[in-house]
Amino acid sequence: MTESNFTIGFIGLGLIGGSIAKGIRRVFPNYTLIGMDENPDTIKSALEEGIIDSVATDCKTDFADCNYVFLCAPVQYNVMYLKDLKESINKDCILTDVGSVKEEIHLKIEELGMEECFIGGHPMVGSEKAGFSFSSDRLVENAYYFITPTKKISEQRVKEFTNFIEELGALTIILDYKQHDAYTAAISHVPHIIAAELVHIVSNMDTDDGILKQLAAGGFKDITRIASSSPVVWEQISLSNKKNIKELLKKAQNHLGYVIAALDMEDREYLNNYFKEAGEYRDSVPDSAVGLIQKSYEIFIDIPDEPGTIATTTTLLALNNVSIKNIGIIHNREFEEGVLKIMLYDDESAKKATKILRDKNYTVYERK
Ligand SMILES: NC(=O)c1ccc[n+]([C@@H]2O[C@H](COP(=O)([O-])OP(=O)(O)OC[C@H]3O[C@@H](n4cnc5c(N)ncnc54)[C@H](O)[C@@H]3O)[C@@H](O)[C@H]2O)c1
Ligand SMILES: O=C(O)C(=O)C[C@]1(C(=O)O)C=C[C@H](O)C=C1
Repeated sequence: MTESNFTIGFIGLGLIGGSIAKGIRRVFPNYTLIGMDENPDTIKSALEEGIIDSVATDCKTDFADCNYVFLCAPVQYNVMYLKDLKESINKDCILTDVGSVKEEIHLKIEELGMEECFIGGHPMVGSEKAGFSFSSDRLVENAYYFITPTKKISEQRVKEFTNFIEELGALTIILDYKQHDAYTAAISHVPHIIAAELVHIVSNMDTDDGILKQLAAGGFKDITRIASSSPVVWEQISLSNKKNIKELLKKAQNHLGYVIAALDMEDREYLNNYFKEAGEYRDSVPDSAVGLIQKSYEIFIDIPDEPGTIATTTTLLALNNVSIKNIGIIHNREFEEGVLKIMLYDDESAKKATKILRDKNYTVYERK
């Protein structure tokens, strides 16, 4: 599909909407993109950067010519738009969303009788940063992308849509919407609440001059990055998936009770197993979404323990036009000493980076 008359509408052009729109602009430069966002600065940037072609101000009329419409506002605002969109979208339009919770929107779609045009979507990727300025045309590349079709949409439309999402580089997984919400409560929503709670523990204990903030080291920072995520996005996710979230939080409450009891009884065996079992499961979690089903484009480099090594390595790759997707030092059982992990965008870049670095006498490992 390269026609310029293929039109895609967006409601919400923040981190996720902006990233998908930028991805579409990169892969299908001739498509027409129409954007709506409550933030005028976002619309201004999206127009100036050539990501959208025009602005929608009224969703009752302005998406009438769209082939696809993406709902990318906070989850409960997405639901609020459905009634007006029902009036306006054409019969061939596929309506989709990127929301982190699926049941509430599916129930509204059923209530409004819009099941023949709706395919729920949710890219399992993101960041604690919000807004268009943090969006990237490659955000969904190599990421899992949940697809939750309704029971009434045709298989052919689902196939067409999943193909489209895969053209953006994502790895689609079709899932029932209830199952989706149970899974994401565990792997995403409860972790966000617990990260926020950990920050509250420290912030409530901190001194007026912020001594704990100064002293907080890697462990605290690693586990609480996501506590900086958008409050409105997470307020809405929490309420929208409250049943699943509450169930898991109650289990966590019980487990913490056992930990307190083990401390009271100085039960070393319980505590040792508690950490051992958590560590074993954590070590088996793949580093990136692609780990399980597709080769990942990662290389690992031995780095001398001296200042400036990371900068030298990244400069070397940049000078040779190799773009880096992600970079970080990792320590795990595979690389006990710690290595620099560099994630590239594709296989060709990974091979090129390996050669450049080996030519400069770096030790580069490829994943076994
Ligand atoms: N942040 C993540 O990591 C992540 C990952 C996957 C999916 N999601 C989902 O993506 C959606 C958007 O989240 P985000 O992270 O892009 O947030 P964001 O804050 O970066 O973007 C939201 C955008 O929607 C706009 N907006 C807010 N209310 C609006 C309204 N009523 N009408 C029109 N525009 C409105 C905001 O101005 C902003 O540009 C949410 O549904 C969220 O659950 C987020
Ligand atoms: O990496 C992050 O910062 C994220 O929070 C991304 C994350 C997640 O919890 O994994 C956040 C919300 C989602 O809907 C999907 C992905």
